[in-house]
Amino acid sequence: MTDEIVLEVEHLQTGYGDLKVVRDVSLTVRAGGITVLLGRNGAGKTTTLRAITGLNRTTGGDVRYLGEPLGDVPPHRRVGRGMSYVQEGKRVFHELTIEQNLLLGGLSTGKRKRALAGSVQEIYELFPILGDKRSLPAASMSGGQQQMLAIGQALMAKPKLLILDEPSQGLAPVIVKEVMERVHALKATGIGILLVEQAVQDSVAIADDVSVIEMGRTVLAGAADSVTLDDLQRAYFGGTAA
Ligand SMILES: Nc1ncnc2c1ncn2[C@@H]1O[C@H](COP(=O)(O)OP(=O)(O)OP(=O)(O)O)[C@@H](O)[C@H]1O
Repeated sequence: MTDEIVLEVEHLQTGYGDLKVVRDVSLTVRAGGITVLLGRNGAGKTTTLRAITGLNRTTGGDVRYLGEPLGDVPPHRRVGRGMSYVQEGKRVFHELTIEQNLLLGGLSTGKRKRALAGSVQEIYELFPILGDKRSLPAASMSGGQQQMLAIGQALMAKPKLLILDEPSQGLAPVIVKEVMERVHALKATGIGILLVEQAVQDSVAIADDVSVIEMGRTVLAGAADSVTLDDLQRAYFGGTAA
């Protein structure tokens, strides 16, 4: 991890129409670092991600990306500036091969297929199972492998910030660990990762920074190695500010 800040969210407020869901959320993501965003169901994690990616309007506070305030920059421009978002329950194209799925992920870069071949090779180095199965339809892969493919697709756009919403959803515990290990390995590429998770222990184990939100407010934030299980439990069930 470096000191370079990729994303800085300060006192974010957002919601749906008149419904205020996120009232005061702050977090930081550094280059080569993983920030995990935790919180109970309905706490406002996905809504926070939607504001960061421009899908929801920010009604208060600041979102700064690569040092610049994003204001009303529309979602596609954020993608163009290197923000990749793998939404919760992201599905891959089942009938297409693994390689075709990856190539589709690279389309937003505007590069031709031949130029994308190098990027595909890089994904195979990060996720060897995808290389082994490159010619098979995505439907032939397990849930965990499909999740890796969804992440691989997002990486094809060469993002500076990768946002992952619950990649562990619906996966068996042993597969969750594998997906987390792969996400951890991505740090070496130097990108910043913002990870929303329900798998608390597995995600905190790979995180550099942790942020817990409750009812749309940050109730705990700090370096992952300074946050104890007790702190997390208090933040989840006590809701005390830190
Ligand atoms: N499209 C929407 N319109 C209105 N309210 C919404 C919408 N999407 C979510 N909400 C509400 O916003 C609140 C926060 O939802 P959000 O999905 O951000 O929570 P979350 O922390 O990501 O939860 P989960 O872990 O269950 O995904 C919930 O009360 C939810 O009902």
